[in-house]
Amino acid sequence: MSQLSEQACEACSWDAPHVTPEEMETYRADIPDWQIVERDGIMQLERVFKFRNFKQALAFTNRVGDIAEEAGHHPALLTEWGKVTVTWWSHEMKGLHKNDFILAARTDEVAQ
Ligand SMILES: C[C@H](O)[C@H](O)[C@H]1CNC2=NC(N)=NC(=O)C2=N1
Repeated sequence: MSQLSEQACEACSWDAPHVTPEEMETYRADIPDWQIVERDGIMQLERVFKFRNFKQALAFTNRVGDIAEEAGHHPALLTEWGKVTVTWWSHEMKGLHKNDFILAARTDEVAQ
């Protein structure tokens, strides 16, 4: 199995399968710096990235935007001076899909 970030995203829909707890644990090994949070009953992946200033935070934000557009799957992004909070979940199915773990891994790759 290729590295998580290299795997293809599926077109997700409202009835796509949520990740199972076992899958979640497997995928989490590839993205150890991400937290799993629950908001309004919706499981989400979240990580705060730190930067030296706002300009670098904004540049990273745009890089994440590019990978989201490429995948057709989009995060919530909070861009502040010196930090960006990235939150991935699958909106239509109101939960976590494998896509979210793939894109979290890709997010780590564009953080460098
Ligand atoms: C029409 C468009 O493709 C859909 O609304 C996509 C856009 N990006 C998306 N991103 C995320 N995270 N979840 C979705 O359900 C989703 N749906």
